[in-house]
Amino acid sequence: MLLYFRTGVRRVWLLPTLFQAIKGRSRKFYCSMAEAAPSYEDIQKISDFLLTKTKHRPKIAVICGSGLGGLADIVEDQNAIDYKEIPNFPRSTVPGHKGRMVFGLLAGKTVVCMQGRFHPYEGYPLWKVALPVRVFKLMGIETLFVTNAAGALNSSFNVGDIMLMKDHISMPGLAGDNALKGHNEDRFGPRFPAVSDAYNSELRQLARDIGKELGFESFMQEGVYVQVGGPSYETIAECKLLRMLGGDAVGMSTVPEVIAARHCGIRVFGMSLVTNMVVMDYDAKGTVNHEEVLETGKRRAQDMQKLVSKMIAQLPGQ
Ligand SMILES: O=P(O)(O)O[C@H]1O[C@H](CO)[C@@H](O)[C@H]1O
Ligand code: HPA
Repeated sequence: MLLYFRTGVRRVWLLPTLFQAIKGRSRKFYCSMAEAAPSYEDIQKISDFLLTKTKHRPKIAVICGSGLGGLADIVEDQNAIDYKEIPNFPRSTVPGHKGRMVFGLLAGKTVVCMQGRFHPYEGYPLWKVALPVRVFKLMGIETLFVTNAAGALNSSFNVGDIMLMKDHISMPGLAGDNALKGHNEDRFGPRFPAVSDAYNSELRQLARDIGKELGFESFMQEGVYVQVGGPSYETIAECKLLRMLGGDAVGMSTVPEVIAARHCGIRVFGMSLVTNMVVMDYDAKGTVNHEEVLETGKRRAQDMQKLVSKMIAQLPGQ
């Protein structure tokens, strides 16, 4: 078998050379396959397309978390557009995320609801996970409600609690992945946006007041959401670490949307539904699963809908 060949006095080993050539080609192939983020004009086209499909002109958007899409079903006078009908838009692949954009009226205000969001673990880069928020911006959205299902890290929380998000810790962000990574489009916002005030304090106060009015105080919490990559749930050691870092609830979404929204000046209200307690104990019997997450979503759906509807009805400035 020929293991090498000669160029002048030099021996060139065949296998390593072949290996380097394949590696170089596959890198080139990968780079040409890596999809570029869409331009401002491309995003404008998606926004214009959606506005041709509805008479509604919302200033409020809602992103529904796992099992929380029921809110979109109570939107009145609705126009629903499947994600697969929207050119250059991602698809929902996760159970509990229908994959529709629903325009209409909620509590008398014009809204658009995403009945299904995108997650990094579905294989989407973070700019794509956050793309709908930029589409919203170009549609005229000023306020974004984000909801999610999350596991409680804080042992004083209970399954079924609603946690108002006051801050977040992004594990992908700390590791260098961020929805704003790459070329900065100045027409959306600055290269280095601040996110220390990401979760609007006025809206959180409104949620607390309405929660009180509705008699929700016993299951309303406030805390820090930790974003992890998923799709595997966390190990016991990871949960202990996230709790030590200051997290109250953990999930696999929301932060890219929030960062993109704050970058382009949309105010944000965030809310987690505690669908499970994370496993913190090596003697614990059960493990978490997505069916349990969806089931808890269903049980608390009506209360979440009441809270969001009342907030929208009383939204300052809209
Ligand atoms: O964050 P949402 O979309 O509510 O979904 C949560 O539920 C799924 C896990 O059960 C994960 O996708 C997690 O992020
Ligand atoms: N971990 C991560 N994401 C989740 C969880 C969890 O325990 N529950 C719902 N989404």
